[in-house]
Amino acid sequence: MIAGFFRYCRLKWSVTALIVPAVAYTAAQTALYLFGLGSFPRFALYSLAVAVWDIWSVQLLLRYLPGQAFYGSRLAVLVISVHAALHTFSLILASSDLLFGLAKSASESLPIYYIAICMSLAKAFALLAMVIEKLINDLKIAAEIDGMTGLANRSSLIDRGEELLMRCREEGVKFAVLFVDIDQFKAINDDLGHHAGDIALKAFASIVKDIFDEEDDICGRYGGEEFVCLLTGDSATNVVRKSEMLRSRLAHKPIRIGGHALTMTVSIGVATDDGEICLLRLIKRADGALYESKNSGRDRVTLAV
Ligand SMILES: Nc1nc2c(ncn2[C@@H]2O[C@H](COP(=O)(O)OP(=O)(O)OP(=O)(O)O)[C@@H](O)[C@H]2O)c(=O)[nH]1
Repeated sequence: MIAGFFRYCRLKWSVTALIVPAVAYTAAQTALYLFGLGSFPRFALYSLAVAVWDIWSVQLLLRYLPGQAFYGSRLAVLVISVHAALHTFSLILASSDLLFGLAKSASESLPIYYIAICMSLAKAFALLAMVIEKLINDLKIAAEIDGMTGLANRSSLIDRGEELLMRCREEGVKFAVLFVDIDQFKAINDDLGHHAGDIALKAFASIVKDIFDEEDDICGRYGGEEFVCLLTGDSATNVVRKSEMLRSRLAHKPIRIGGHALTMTVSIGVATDDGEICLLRLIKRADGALYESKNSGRDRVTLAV
């Protein structure tokens, strides 16, 4: 919501920029509480200010609903809307009293304001819950994703891969491992610099995402310039065909880095599931096939037998 507030006002996000409106809002609220209690029109003014602020907050929340805080943001929208409704209700009461000259003592409206204080606390808890939910989900994503390429990192690839292998075996679905290594990557770093190497890794990852179906297959970064893809439902011939597709796409479509056209080649090892060995041993088998691809001249695919 705070990010939404700053984007809405086209302000640059910073802690000091946040402090000014937060202090102004808290000071105004405190002043109204302290000096407004005995004064009837000030109650109405206070309710009006809170209702406007709440409605604005709700529309900001709805516009910038953070996907990683699904439940927290909806709870916050609900609580803030109830808070706004309560203040709108007391505003209507106050206005009708003013209109008909039936101004009652402020103490008669106090129960509504006690409820409003409880709602303010609920609002704070809902916003806190939203922030915590987002942080937890951000941490979960950061723990599973390789920051450079956006693919799964090694530990999440193995965790998810083991589950996938078990599921495929139970359902009788074919399963294969592709071990992909970019050829002579050190030379790319040495010739064009590490930054260019990073760009090449990202470009490679986006081609991998293009070629393999992200819903059923899992692709991840296994090490520096080594990647592993776990494919389901494909025969050995199909897996080799898909591997060839990746290899030839890279070999025939140079990646543009600055003004430079870089052609990358990859060596690939493929191992298909025989229903007996665990995922790590299957990956090792694919690594053995990759080693053969490297030894026989690179830029090729080898199927482990
Ligand atoms: N830019 C960049 N380079 C990386 C990263 N991770 C690993 N590397 C580099 O990748 C290179 C890997 O080199 P080698 O293991 O010798 O392999 P290679 O040069 O690809 O040679 P072959 O595998 O035999 O074809 C090293 O120079 C690492 O510094 C990274 O995240 N970014």
